Amino acid sequence: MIILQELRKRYGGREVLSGISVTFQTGLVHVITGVSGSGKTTLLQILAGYDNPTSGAIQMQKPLRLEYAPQDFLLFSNLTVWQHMQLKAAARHLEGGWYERAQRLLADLGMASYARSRISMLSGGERRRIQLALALLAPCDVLLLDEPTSNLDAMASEHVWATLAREGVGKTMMICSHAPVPEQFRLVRWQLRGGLLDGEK
Ligand SMILES: Nc1ncnc2c1ncn2[C@@H]1O[C@H](COP(=O)(O)OP(=O)(O)OP(=O)(O)O)[C@@H](O)[C@H]1O
Repeated sequence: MIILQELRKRYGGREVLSGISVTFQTGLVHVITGVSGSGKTTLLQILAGYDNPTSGAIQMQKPLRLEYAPQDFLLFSNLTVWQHMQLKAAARHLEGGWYERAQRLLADLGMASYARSRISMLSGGERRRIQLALALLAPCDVLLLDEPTSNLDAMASEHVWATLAREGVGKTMMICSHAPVPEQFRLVRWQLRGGLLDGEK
């Protein structure tokens, strides 16, 4: 369970999050929608620990391992896909055997033949899938995914949802997405509006 208490975020004079108090139940897929600029990315970044709220608190019942796939690409253009996997494995202290998992993730996401490609050679949709493979490489409890299927065609999107359906078992997911999220997940829908987060009525 992740509990937000009166979470606020201001940028200069502008309040983007206006005192959000909600509970995200574990093991469910929380889909967060809202118009462009409503604060979806801001909320995910605060949950991921990439940014601080202006005030308010985030409570977790126990320490949770979070992985974040941001909307903007946090990738090194001169490194290859496989070098990114190696960096991630080192950062998360993954034991031997992670490379089979990395290979499988790349294959599942339709990216097996790109392991030796430099990031600079990849399209936006290909980078999106690498970002996702990196988020999925290490074990985690919570997946924070910002627009996981943006820049993707229908087939690549299907690869992503199928991979998330398999890899996400037992995990809590928070997904910001302008594209529909398939009904196969146990979905909870939220809408960010006027700085507040409403559950779907
Ligand atoms: N670092 C920042 N400094 C100042 N303003 C910011 C900063 N980051 C975001 N904002 C502003 O906060 C608001 C919310 O941005 P955010 O990226 O969270 O929206 P979003 O709902 O994810 O939008 P989109 O659907 O377009 O990705 C926007 O008006 C944006 O300009």
